[in-house]
Amino acid sequence: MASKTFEELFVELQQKAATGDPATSRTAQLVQQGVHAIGKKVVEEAAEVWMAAEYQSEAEAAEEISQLLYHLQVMMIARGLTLDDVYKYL
Ligand SMILES: N=c1c2ncn([C@@H]3O[C@H](COP(=O)(O)OP(=O)(O)OP(=O)(O)O)[C@@H](O)[C@H]3O)c2ncn1[C@@H]1O[C@H](COP(=O)(O)O)[C@@H](O)[C@H]1O
Repeated sequence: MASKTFEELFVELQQKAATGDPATSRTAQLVQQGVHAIGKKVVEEAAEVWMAAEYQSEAEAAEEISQLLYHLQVMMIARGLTLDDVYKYL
């Protein structure tokens, strides 16, 4: 059972980005570092998704996918985008 939904995570990350301490919140730290640093993480996690999907277990692939989704949400927040800004293209 999921511990949180995609939408619930986004709300949590918006709050972390706005009021979180970069010393204790990964999200606040990444947002402080900016789009360039977040972009590198997105690319890194995307590659890990690819490798896990090809060569690792379902559980490992799922974990890598969750990390990519997390970093995509952080990128959206760093750019001031909302879920609706993205959903309108789905
Ligand atoms: N879902 C995630 C999540 N997924 C991935 N990550 C981060 O992404 C990292 C995984 O990437 P890597 O394997 O590359 O790890 P790493 O090598 O240590 O990363 P680098 O320091 O080298 O960039 C993890 O160590 C976390 O730092 C996440 N960090 C936070 N969350 C969730 O986001 C919420 C807010 O977290 P904080 O902002 O940390 O409070 C909480 O609900 C967390 O569970």
